[in-house]
Amino acid sequence: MATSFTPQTNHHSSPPPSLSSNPINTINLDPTLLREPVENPLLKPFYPGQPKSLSGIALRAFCLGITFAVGLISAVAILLLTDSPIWRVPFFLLALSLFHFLEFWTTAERNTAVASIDSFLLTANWPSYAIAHSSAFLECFLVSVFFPNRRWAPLGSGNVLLFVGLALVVVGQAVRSLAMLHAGASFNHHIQTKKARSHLLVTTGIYGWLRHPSYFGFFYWGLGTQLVLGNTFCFVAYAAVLYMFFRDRIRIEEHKLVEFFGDDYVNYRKRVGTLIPFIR
Ligand SMILES: C[S@@+](CC[C@H](N)C(=O)[O-])C[C@H]1O[C@@H](n2cnc3c(N)ncnc32)[C@H](O)[C@@H]1O
Repeated sequence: MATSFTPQTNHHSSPPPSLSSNPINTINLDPTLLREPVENPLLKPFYPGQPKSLSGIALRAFCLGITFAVGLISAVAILLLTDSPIWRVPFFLLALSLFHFLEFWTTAERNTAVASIDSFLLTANWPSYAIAHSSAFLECFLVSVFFPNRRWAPLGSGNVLLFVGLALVVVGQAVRSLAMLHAGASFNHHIQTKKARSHLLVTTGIYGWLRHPSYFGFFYWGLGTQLVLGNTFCFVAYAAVLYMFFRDRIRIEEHKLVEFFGDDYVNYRKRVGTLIPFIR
């Protein structure tokens, strides 16, 4: 519960009238914040160099914001001023920076206790994740520069594929972020092997439509980015790698969920599908 805190000096037991009479000097503070940092579970992790380092979090958010802006301005400028397909490269930059920012933001918003530098997911599955995205940038860049008119577009479907890709990126991102917001404290970037007291089975909202909405979102977001980039090789590689990754992860995750929630999860699994191909 918030309490009223008025600043005091060492020499006065009560603040000078000029200070206390000014409402600006009355700060609402949570009483737990007045305890010693070592005793305070909220403050304890916030030391420099720790995963919860606030400066580290601020720095990453700042860099992602700059990257997003550079991506957006460059993509729009190239689209307006040239007819080069290379606008797709900064588009990927903006989609990626938005994705990583939202990973942290949704965690901080609904699962604050576990929000840390790792919540940006910038170094998860290192180095395969970085290799996948670097390959996507490279394929798009090389094709745009050397074969600008040679994208794979069966039956002249180039623009259709582009718009399908854009729709997948938007829907995939929205479904993933909504899933994280809806699951709240039950959502964790790492598969939980022990059930926390705060871990409740979520079967409503977007979880009533999809059994693994955040995986559904990432799967289609990933494929969508490759359609927008016009990448043939990376589209196939992303589809194969993402499918195998989520198939294995879901198998392990559901084994644990059955252990945690028993028949409730078994019945939920029977009722709700994943809508990821070949994963029932
Ligand atoms: C990265 S989250 C992914 C959640 C879910 N698979 C999804 O795609 O939205 C992984 C954690 O979510 C938990 N989880 C998965 N499905 C859940 C559900 N329906 N209710 C509660 N927790 C769930 C798992 O125990 C795991 O620790």
